Amino acid sequence: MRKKDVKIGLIGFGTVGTGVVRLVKSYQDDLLKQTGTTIQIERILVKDPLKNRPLSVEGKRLTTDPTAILDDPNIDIIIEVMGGIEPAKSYIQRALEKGKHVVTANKDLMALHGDELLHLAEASGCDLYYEASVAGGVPILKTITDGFSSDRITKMIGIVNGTTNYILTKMSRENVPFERALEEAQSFGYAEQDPSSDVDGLDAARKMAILASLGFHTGMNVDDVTCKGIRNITVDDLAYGKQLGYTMKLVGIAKRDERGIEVGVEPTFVKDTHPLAAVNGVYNAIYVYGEAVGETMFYGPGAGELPTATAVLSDLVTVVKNIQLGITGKNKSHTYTEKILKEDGDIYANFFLRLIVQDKCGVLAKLADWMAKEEISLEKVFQKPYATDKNEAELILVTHSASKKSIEQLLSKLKQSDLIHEIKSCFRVEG
Ligand SMILES: NC(=O)C1=CN([C@@H]2O[C@H](COP(=O)(O)OP(=O)(O)OC[C@H]3O[C@@H](n4cnc5c(N)ncnc54)[C@H](OP(=O)(O)O)[C@@H]3O)[C@@H](O)[C@H]2O)C=CC1
Ligand SMILES: N[C@@H](CC=O)C(=O)O
Repeated sequence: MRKKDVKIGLIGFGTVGTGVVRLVKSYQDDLLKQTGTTIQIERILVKDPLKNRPLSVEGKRLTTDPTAILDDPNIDIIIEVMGGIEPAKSYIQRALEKGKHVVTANKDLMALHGDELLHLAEASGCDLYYEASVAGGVPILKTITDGFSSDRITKMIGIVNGTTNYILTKMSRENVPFERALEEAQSFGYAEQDPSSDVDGLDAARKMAILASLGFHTGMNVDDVTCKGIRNITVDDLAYGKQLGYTMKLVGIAKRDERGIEVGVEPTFVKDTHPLAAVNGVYNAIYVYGEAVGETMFYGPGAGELPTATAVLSDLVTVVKNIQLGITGKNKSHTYTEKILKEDGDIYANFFLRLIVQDKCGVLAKLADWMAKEEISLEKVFQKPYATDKNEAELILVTHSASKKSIEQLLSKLKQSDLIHEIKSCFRVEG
């Protein structure tokens, strides 16, 4: 039977929760026309009911008691925008067990326990949607599950963390120091409660695990994703990149071929001609390569109140439509690809190396010899004087495609040599 009024329990009233309340209020008419029901936010769970909030709601709607939402039989759908693993996981489990549908923006939880929760949702005949968990306002999950259902995705390269993209853009365009750029990202509500998960790449790794699971139809865990953050990037690295026609991005790369699957997040030099190089500030983009369609790219704000709330609301509309049609509990993804993770010897890329070396005859020849032994060939090299009093030079090298394993073996040889005084940086180059 079609419902005339759908009641929501909102868990969390911070950046995203505030956006959800604003949009439900201002789009009530559109929501009614699309779904045939009014949508009411019945109760809102918060930690501190006395906190000053940018948006006021009637006092009685706020609660600190989760059972006031989870055990209320009038509430049809839970929107979880609180974040973290616990108690969010227990709340979602309880909601599903009670027959409530769930929409969440929680990538930490979905990357770690998504499979278990999706099974529970299916068993309970409930919907569980999580579009906002990847790339904020970019509707990428629906795109890869529905839009690409007739194709075979072999590669996804994503700028999926707004905070780090904001920081890198500020550092490279305006020379703003790292710490100040991070503070700005926090003030806009882009960063996680603990921003080290943004800066150290974990947030992007969680999103890439979700994307790879859906895009490759396999069960990827966050532990399957290699992960490096942007903490050690210097303004000098960015400047050398610029000189070579590269832009630094924190990029998630998911690829599959006949040897298996690789998924990793790391600071990467993207060639300026690649469409991802033009994605700046809090914007995210996911480049998706489908065997049949070829290259595609999806772009938009990756964080922030209203962009993220649009993704939550679009899931909400889907759930309400499913309720009206009596087809809830059927959105579990299909996993039929065997998860074979590639070894480092099977992962190929071009690499950028910045070395401080002894400035004397034969160093370059020795380096070329070590590289040849690892089957690494050079695409570009240039040298600059470094500390002339110590007779040092700075060498910038870009390799042709080489395996990650051979680069790691080369780096360990360089570390042992007296000719190489310091390995300043080593980045993947994409594009
Ligand atoms: N911010 C963004 O741009 C994006 C965020 N997300 C995800 O959305 C979720 C929410 O993020 P965001 O809105 O930024 O987070 P905030 O920190 O701004 O808000 C969290 C909200 O949850 C409430 N809360 C936290 N812990 C508890 C608890 N134990 N019991 C009851 N209430 C609690 C807080 O209450 P109180 O207000 O009283 O402190 C607050 O209202 C996270 O999973 C995040 O990763 C996804 C995409 C983008
Ligand atoms: N902290 C995240 C928020 C959205 O997922 C980001 O910066 O992208």
